[in-house]
Amino acid sequence: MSRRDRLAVPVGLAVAVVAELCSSGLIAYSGWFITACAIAGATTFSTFSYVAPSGGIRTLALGRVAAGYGQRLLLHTAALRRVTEQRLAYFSRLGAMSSAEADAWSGASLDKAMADADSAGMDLVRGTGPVVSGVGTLIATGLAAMVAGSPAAGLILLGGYVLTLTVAVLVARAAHAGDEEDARRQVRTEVVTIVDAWDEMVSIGAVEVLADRFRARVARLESARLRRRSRRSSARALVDLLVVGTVVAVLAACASRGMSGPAIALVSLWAIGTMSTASQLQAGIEARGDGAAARSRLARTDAEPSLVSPVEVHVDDARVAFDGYALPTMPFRPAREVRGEVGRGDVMVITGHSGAGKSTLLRALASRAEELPAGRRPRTVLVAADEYIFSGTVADNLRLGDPDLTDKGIRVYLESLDLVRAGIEPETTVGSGGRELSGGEVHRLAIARALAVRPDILLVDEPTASLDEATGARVLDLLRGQRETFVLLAMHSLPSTWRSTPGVIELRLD
Ligand SMILES: Nc1ncnc2c1ncn2[C@@H]1O[C@H](COP(=O)(O)OP(=O)(O)OP(=O)(O)O)[C@@H](O)[C@H]1O
Repeated sequence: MSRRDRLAVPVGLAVAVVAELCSSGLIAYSGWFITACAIAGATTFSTFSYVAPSGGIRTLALGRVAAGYGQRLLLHTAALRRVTEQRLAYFSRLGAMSSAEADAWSGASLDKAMADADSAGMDLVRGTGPVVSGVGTLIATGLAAMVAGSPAAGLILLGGYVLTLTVAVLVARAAHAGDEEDARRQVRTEVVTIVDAWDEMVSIGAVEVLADRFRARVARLESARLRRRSRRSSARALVDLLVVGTVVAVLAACASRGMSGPAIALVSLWAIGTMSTASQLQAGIEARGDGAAARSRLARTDAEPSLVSPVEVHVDDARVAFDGYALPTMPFRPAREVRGEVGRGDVMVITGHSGAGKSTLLRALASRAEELPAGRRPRTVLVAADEYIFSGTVADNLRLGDPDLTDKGIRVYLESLDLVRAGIEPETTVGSGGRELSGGEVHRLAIARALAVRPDILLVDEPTASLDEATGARVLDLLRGQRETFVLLAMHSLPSTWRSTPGVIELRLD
């Protein structure tokens, strides 16, 4: 908790209690005033003075507005600060993760983490605020009723409140939205997947099957929603019944003590005002539970255990060596361990069948190299086969690699990868995710972006994928010419032009 919050939060909570007391006090005092006025009006020689009560009512009304505004200002500001702190803490933890754990960077995981940061921060407003003001009001009202002349009324109010609250919390737990959230998540995922794969699904004629599946998911969501709504309304009816029962019992206790009409109006209306905070308090308790669960999810740092074996990587000025990497048994090969070594300016080509484990080895090497101690950590860049290009221009994408690149410098990269000939210039827009470019162009742009980083270790998956032979050869020449870099490529086979070429090492995974 920041220093500012240490003061703002308790003051905000105290002001919230004052706002709630003013609110129920206003209802009660108004009821007393109206009843007293009616009695005074019906009495011929009444000495009833309207001045003090009307002043009191105005004071309570002003107090309610001012305290309501003050508590919102203090608690909302502190809650927003907490949301920001939670988000920053999450991003700094993410920044420290290796790329093997980078699932946490996926859109769905980020969405979930941001929603958790909101619940964790805002539970001050949605949970702690209502809980503290509800309990504070209850205690103050119960004590006031006891002091005002009816200890029985005070005790009935406290007992009725606790009973109502317990029932409300138990019923809310039973009506928990687990099913509905699960069904909603499935519908959301389905929509995203359908939109993404729409063209492909149309072309294979799977639209009807998808539509049926989608309808079934929506129906499941609808029935979960209806179930929850009906549980909720029965819960509400039960809570209302308990509220009415408690107020009637309070009234009876007051009447049996022979209290005056205005005093009965005061106590019973105050009791109604206090009892009405029970459902608010129940929502507050739930919000606090959600906030605590969200905080513990955010604090969890353990990544899914990887099925892939670790690899030992050693890097010095002259070479990158790795050892002890276990390849699993495949129909085309027994299980075995691989090791390799590549010198600066040399190229290692990892070859093998589809599914031999080439891409996985590249990813394992990239993540291990990132974990080396800071002083020895080489600049490592992995270009995956399905690399992401950000919307904007070609220059925007290359400047992610080197923010200081000039248009002239960018053009050099584009020319060396044969992209200028395809009409691609620094200012060319690429569309969302690079959709306005061909597959081969996206891949070459990703290679250009990686080269712009001037990496010590460059790992490229399928450098010639989606390229014709001549363009593929040009890209390979460019990679081969990186004299200051350890280059590792994953390809199905060694390019024929590289057979027995000095400085080219083949590592076969078959
Ligand atoms: N060392 C390993 N230990 C356990 N599983 C592995 C290992 N290497 C690869 N796999 C598994 O084998 C499958 C294929 O791996 P990978 O994608 O790396 O193969 P690939 O050779 O790059 O295939 P492709 O040429 O089709 O892209 C994946 O499911 C991967 O999780």
